[in-house]
Amino acid sequence: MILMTALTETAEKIKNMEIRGAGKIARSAAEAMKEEALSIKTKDIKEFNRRMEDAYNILYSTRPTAVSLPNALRAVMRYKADTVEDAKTAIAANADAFISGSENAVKKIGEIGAHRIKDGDTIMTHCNSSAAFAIFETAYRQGKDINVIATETRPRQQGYVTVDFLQKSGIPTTLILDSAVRYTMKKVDLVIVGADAVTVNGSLVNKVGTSQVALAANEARVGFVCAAETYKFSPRTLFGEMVEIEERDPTEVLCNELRAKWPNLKISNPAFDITPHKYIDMIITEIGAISPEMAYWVIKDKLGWELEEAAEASMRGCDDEN
Ligand SMILES: O=C(COP(=O)(O)O)[C@H](O)[C@H](O)COP(=O)(O)O
Repeated sequence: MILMTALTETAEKIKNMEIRGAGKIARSAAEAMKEEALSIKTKDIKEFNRRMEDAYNILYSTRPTAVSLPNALRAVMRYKADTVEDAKTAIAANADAFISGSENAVKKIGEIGAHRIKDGDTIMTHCNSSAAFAIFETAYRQGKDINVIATETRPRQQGYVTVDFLQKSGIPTTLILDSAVRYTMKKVDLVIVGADAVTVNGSLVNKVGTSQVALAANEARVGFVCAAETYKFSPRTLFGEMVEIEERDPTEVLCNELRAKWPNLKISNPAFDITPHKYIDMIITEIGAISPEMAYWVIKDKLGWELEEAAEASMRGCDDEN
């Protein structure tokens, strides 16, 4: 029997999606690393470092696509200390800095993104993104009369979470089926979605279906905007790596009863898809509204990554924020 600690509990919640959304996953992982560090009793720094590496690996293996998770873990683990006390202080400070930096980034994205919204706009969103929501909420608080169309987002219905946020904020909301995206696009002025990862060529990895929304927007000449904190940019893609697309359990798509009825049926359940950069008009980050082509600059200059480091991290199996 595995003993449940605060860290394994967080890992379990990320796996089963009680904690979900790239930003929240990253912040919860940073908090769990801090709690783990503070709870370790040993005075032996080697033993402490080993236990922190174990904690890193447990959280790292929970979900593979959101780059914010390894970026948060690396940010917390960036410490050099000779004593356990110093290591604990550094880890706690790193975690706190990551969490407040992340919260401020979402707020800033809200402020920058709200400039893109005009009074009377109808905006479509897909899945549930706190960065996209920050834009809607800021625009609405500024007195803009907006209507947000939220997709249901099968199979986990994250659209219901979006609808719940919007309704609680008083923002006029319309819920549609995923299959109604193209039909509905003619009523839409702008699409705004979040990000699980942005690759070096500016392509977007987000909830499966995002690329179909982007295609429909492109066909209808509707602007497509992505809201992404800079820690969603993937340094390892600088080295030519692909972002792994999570394949989730078939039971999310079809219940066990029907699966038993069709025992030879194969089910594919990719949780994310890739929207090529040519369908993205703008990425709103906390450092400004940029074109997808600037992703290379964000990774290299803002995050400070060189090709050699990306290659090294690729071998270690991690991304990094700075
Ligand atoms: O695709 C999802 C969530 O997928 P899941 O529900 O599978 O985690 C969100 O659009 C991004 O994570 C961005 O969210 P945020 O802006 O909140 O970081």
